[in-house]
Amino acid sequence: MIEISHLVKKYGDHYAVKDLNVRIEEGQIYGFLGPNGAGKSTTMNMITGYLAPTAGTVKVDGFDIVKEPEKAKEHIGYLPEIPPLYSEMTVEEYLKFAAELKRIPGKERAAQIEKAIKTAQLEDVRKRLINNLSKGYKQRVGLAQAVLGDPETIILDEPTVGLDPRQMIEMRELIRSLKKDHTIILSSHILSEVSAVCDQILIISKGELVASDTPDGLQAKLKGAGELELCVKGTAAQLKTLLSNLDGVESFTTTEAEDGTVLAQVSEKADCDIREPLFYELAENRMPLLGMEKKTGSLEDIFLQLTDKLEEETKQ
Ligand SMILES: Nc1ncnc2c1ncn2[C@@H]1O[C@H](COP(=O)(O)OP(=O)(O)OP(=O)(O)O)[C@@H](O)[C@H]1O
Repeated sequence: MIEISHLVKKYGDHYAVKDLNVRIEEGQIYGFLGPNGAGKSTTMNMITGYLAPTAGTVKVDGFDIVKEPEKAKEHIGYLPEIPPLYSEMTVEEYLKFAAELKRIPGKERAAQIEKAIKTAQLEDVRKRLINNLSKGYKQRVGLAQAVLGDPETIILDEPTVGLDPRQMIEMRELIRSLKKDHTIILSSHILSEVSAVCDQILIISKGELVASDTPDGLQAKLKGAGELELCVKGTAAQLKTLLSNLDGVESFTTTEAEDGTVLAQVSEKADCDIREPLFYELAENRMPLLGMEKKTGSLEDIFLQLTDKLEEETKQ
């Protein structure tokens, strides 16, 4: 388990990470999602002890990453955005070297290396020079290094960046397969990737956590805040009066058609579902409802909404 409490990283006056509080539970895949510059790499680097926080703490299975770095690091495997591979070594040589650096006891090393090679599916290229491997295989070598020593938590910074679509799919499958033995934290700016692979999504924007939920939960949260498309018999003026007085309406636009109907786009306030009261209100005002369609927000919308909201707030 990883506990991130009031974590802050400042560069001069600029907050790269601002008061981050997250609890990472075992056996799940967590995705840090955010646009470029949101603070994902900075957070990963602080969790893994590569960067000292300005304030706050990270505890890995109870060990403070700053005060007891060696003990804490035993519990995490890290694949940075640019894995530090030695291109003139073969895959096996590199993993031997990484096992020594990780201080895996001599008698366990060979077995651990075999396990890592198997997990990252590197059997076919184990004797090849890293320099001659494709980007996809290089990334897998980085992953093998991260799983060496069987740490409880594996942290992957943008693990599919620069991979072609096929390599991306293979990498995602590999990550999913790690879940049975490890807790995974990965960062990505690709929403579809995070929603396809992760159990929990943490949306980070301008160094702040703006949402934390399951992919379904995030979608459900904003269910009420969708858009309604209406087609009503009556005039735009009548409908405007009615919508203006209805609770839960955030904003609307109306367009009067020549056939005596009026079309409207209605935005609902968050956590509101106005369909029922709207139906009865229209009936009471003798305005027949000819059509009503609810457009729920996609995860893409939610992401944009949350990150844009913060952008606007910081501009004010
Ligand atoms: N060494 C540094 N000195 C000054 N500012 C920095 C430094 N490292 C990062 N930053 C700033 O901190 C913020 C967060 O950067 P970070 O690299 O963590 O974002 P990110 O979400 O990982 O983005 P990306 O996907 O582009 O890597 C950015 O505004 C960045 O410019």
